[in-house]
Amino acid sequence: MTSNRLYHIGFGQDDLGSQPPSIALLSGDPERARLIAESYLQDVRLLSENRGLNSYLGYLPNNRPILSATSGMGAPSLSIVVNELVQVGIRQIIRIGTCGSIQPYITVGSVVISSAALCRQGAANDIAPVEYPAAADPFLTVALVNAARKLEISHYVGITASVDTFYEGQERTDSANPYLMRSLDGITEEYRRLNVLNYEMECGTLFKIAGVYQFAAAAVCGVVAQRTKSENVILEQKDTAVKNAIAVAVHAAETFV
Ligand SMILES: O=P(O)(O)O[C@H]1O[C@H](CO)[C@@H](O)[C@H]1O
Ligand SMILES: O=c1cc[nH]c(=O)[nH]1
Repeated sequence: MTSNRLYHIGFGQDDLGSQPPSIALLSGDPERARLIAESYLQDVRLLSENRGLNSYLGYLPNNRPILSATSGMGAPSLSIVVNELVQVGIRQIIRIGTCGSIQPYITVGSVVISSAALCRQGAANDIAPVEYPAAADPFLTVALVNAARKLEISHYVGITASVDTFYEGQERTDSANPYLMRSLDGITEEYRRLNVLNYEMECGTLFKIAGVYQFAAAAVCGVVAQRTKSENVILEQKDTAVKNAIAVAVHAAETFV
C-alpha cells in the first residue's frame, strides 16, 4: 500500500495502477461491493477493507477499469467516502442501493432509477444550501434506463426521498420507538401524493455533492420493501432486487462514455 492512501477508504491514487478507473459503483453494503467485484468484474484486486469500507479494483467485460466501493449506511459516511473517491480520481459514481417503494405500483424486486432526490439529510447541509438541487446526472441516468430496458428489468424513473433514518424518518413505528413526531406522522402518504417513488438514505446527499464537486452521479436501487403494504423488508426477494440493480448499473457503466 502506498503512502498517499486516504484516511477512510484506505487506498490512494498510486494503488490504482497505470490505467486508473474514472468510474465507481458505490454500494451501501460491503458485501454487495464484494459480490459485484467477485461476480461481475474481471482481474479483481482488493484495495482495502478499512472500517468495512471494502473497495475493489477490477475490469468490466470491455476492459474498462472500475472500482466497486462501499459508502456505508447514511449520508455522513457516504460524504466522506465520496470526497476521498474524488481525491483518487473518480469522476462518475453510480450508487447501487436498496430502497422501500412508497407507490402501490412499484413492486418488490423491481428497481428505481432516481432522476432527483427530495433531500432531507443533515450532512448535505454542510456541503450546499438546503435549496440546492439534488439532481442526478442526466446522461448517466439515461445510461441506467437504457440498461434496464435492454436487460428487460422492471424499472421506474423518478424522485427518491433520501432521509437520515430508516425507522422514524421513513415513518416506521414497528420498532424500538413506537412514537413518531407529529412532523413525520403522515409524511409517507404526503410524499406518495407528491409522486415520490421510494425511500432510501444516500442519493440526495450524493447528488448535491456531485453538483458541488462537478462529477457525474446516478443511482439505481432494488426495491426490498413495499411500504403501501408493510413496513418490513421482504427478505425472500432481496437477492432478486439487488441482482437487478447490480445488472443495470454494470451494463450502464460498460456503455457510458
Ligand atoms: O442497501 P444500501 O445501499 O445500504 O441502501 C439502503 O439500505 C440501508 C438501510 O437498510 C440504507 O443505507 C439505505 O439507503
Ligand atoms: O425501506 C427501506 C428499504 C431499504 N432501505 C431503506 O432506506 N428503506
